Amino acid sequence: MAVYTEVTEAALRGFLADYELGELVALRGIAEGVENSNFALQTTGGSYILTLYEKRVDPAELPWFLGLMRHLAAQGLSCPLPVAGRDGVALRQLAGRPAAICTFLPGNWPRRVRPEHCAPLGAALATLHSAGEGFRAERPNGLGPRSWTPLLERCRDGGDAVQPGLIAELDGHLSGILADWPVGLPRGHIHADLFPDNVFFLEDARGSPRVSGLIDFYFACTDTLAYDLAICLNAWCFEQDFSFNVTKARAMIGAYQALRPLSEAEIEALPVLCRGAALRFLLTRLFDWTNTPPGAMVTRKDPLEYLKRLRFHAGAKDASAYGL
Ligand SMILES: Nc1ncnc2c1ncn2[C@@H]1O[C@H](COP(=O)(O)OP(=O)(O)OP(=O)(O)O)[C@@H](O)[C@H]1O
Ligand SMILES: N[C@@H](CCO)C(=O)O
Repeated sequence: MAVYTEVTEAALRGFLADYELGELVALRGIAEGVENSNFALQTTGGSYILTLYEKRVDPAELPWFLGLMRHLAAQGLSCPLPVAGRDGVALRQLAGRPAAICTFLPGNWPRRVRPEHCAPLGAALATLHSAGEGFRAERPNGLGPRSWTPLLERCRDGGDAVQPGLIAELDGHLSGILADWPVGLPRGHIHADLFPDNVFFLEDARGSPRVSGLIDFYFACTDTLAYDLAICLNAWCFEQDFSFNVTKARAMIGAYQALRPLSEAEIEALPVLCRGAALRFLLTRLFDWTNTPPGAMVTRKDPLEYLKRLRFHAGAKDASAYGL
């Protein structure tokens, strides 16, 4: 569940008085999502998403996230556009939390990824990467390679209870990944969490899915562009039995490359970028798994799903494993 903070009707009406959005019609808590409290907000002016930022987001970083979303939307990317109050300010306070209203995006995220989703996703990722150009401020990736050693340390005590031998195996993967990690690849603003639940689709007249919007930019940062593709290969191209679907990968990478061709160095680095991406999600999930007190309102996700992915990538000799 992801409504951590309740909002009273009186507080909401007072909050909305600072906007030009008309009168409150309805507010509904959204159960999906892990990080923040999200509400579907309806006013006489239209439909919006109200987000209250919870403790896992650093309030000092919110202006960067909202600024990036504003920039991307201005470049024509379909992503939530922060709505400013009458005073021109989008980041405000509600129920003791930083809060913002964003535009509502139509569409649904795919509960079951089909190969037909992967080309539009690859194109949307390349579009996002080029739309980010020109947004000057940078945000370092707090969950990049430098964070993985301390994160693994914090999982050391509880990790083997999740699976015997897990920590020793991760020690081995981590040192190999850090030794092979590429430097000097093209950089830019990346989404860094573009999982299926952050991508909305609508079907066109022929029943083919097309991307209608990208959401949840709260892990976005400035990092290696091809690392974002590696995250998507992890999140979109494995089947439920954790076999890798090279047809999905080919469709995704092909559509990405049609808009932003990868360099030789990026292609060569793809296996280690995929290993790093799998390790990043494994570690944050393992941290949540081993450090979440019972009853805490954090939806834990299975870290071992990412161990299976990591093992696949560790066995990839080169980018041909991804259909290149
Ligand atoms: N702009 C939007 N338009 C339509 N629906 C949205 C929008 N933003 C969020 N939602 C809805 O809210 C849900 C949760 O949003 P989101 O993924 O941003 O939550 P979160 O808790 O911040 O992130 P996380 O996925 O990291 O847990 C989405 O699945 C979607 O249903
Ligand atoms: N996409 C992340 C959750 C944070 O958004 C995961 O699946 O571990």
